[in-house]
Amino acid sequence: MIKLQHIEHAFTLGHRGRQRSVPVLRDINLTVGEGEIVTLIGRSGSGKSTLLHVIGGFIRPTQGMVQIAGSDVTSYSEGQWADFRRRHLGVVFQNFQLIPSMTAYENTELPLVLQGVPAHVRRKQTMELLEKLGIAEYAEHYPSELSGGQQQRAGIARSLILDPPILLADEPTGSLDSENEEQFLKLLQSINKERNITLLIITHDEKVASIGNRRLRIEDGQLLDSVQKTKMEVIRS
Ligand SMILES: Nc1ncnc2c1ncn2[C@@H]1O[C@H](COP(=O)(O)OP(=O)(O)OP(=O)(O)O)[C@@H](O)[C@H]1O
Repeated sequence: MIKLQHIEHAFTLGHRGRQRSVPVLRDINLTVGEGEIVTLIGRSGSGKSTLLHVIGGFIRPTQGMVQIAGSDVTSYSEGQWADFRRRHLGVVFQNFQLIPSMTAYENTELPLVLQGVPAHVRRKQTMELLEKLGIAEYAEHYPSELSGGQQQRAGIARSLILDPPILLADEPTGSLDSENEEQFLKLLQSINKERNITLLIITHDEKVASIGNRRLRIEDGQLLDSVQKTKMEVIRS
C-alpha cells in the first residue's frame, strides 16, 4: 500500500554562492500493508516529519521512489498530488490546522464542499462522523471554543470525511493530556478496525508508539529497527 525505496532527502540551506546541503533522510526502505498500524518513533530532529511530508507529497525526496496504492507518485506535480491526496490520504497535523473562522461542523464538511457533494449528503455524512468521534454536540463551536482533545477530534474528522484508505498522523497527541491521549489512541485503534484504514503515526512518545502492530525507529535520518508485535499482543491491545 505504501512503499518507499531508497529514499534520501537533503535540505539546501544558505544563500546563493554559500549554499550547503544537509542530509535528513538516508536510504529509507519501508513497506506498509493495508490495514496496518505502523508507528515511527524518533527524537526531535531525527527526520520523522520530513519522512511523513515525503509520504504525503508535501516534500519531493532528493532521491528514491514513493509508491502509494500501486501508483508511483514520486514525480507528481502539486496538482496531481492534491488530487491523489483527496482520494487516498488523510493527514492529521500536530496543530490540527482547523480554520479558526469555521465551526467544527464547517471544518469537517469542507472537503465535501470542495468536492461538490450536495448539501443534504454533506449534512448526513458530517453529522454521522462527528457523532462517531463524540463531538456532535460541539458541531457549532469554533476551534477557540473547543478543548484540545475536541479540536483534535475535529481535525481527525476532517481528515476522515472523504473516507481515505490511509491516514498519516504527525504527533497526533502532542498537545493532549494523558487522559485525552489514551482516549484518542483508542479512537485511532477503533477507526483502524472499523474501516481497515492504514495508519502511519509519527511520535516521540513510547505510549503512542506502542499502539503500532509494527514499531519503527528513526535515528539521524535512518530507519533502524522494527519491532513486530506478536499476535497475542495485537489481540490484547
Ligand atoms: N525546511 C527545512 N529546511 C531546512 N532544514 C530543515 C527543514 N525542515 C526540517 N529541517 C531539518 O531537518 C531535520 C529533521 O527535521 P524533522 O522536522 O523531520 O524532525 P522531527 O524528527 O520531525 O523533529 P520534531 O520531533 O522536533 O518535530 C532537523 O535537523 C531540521 O532542522
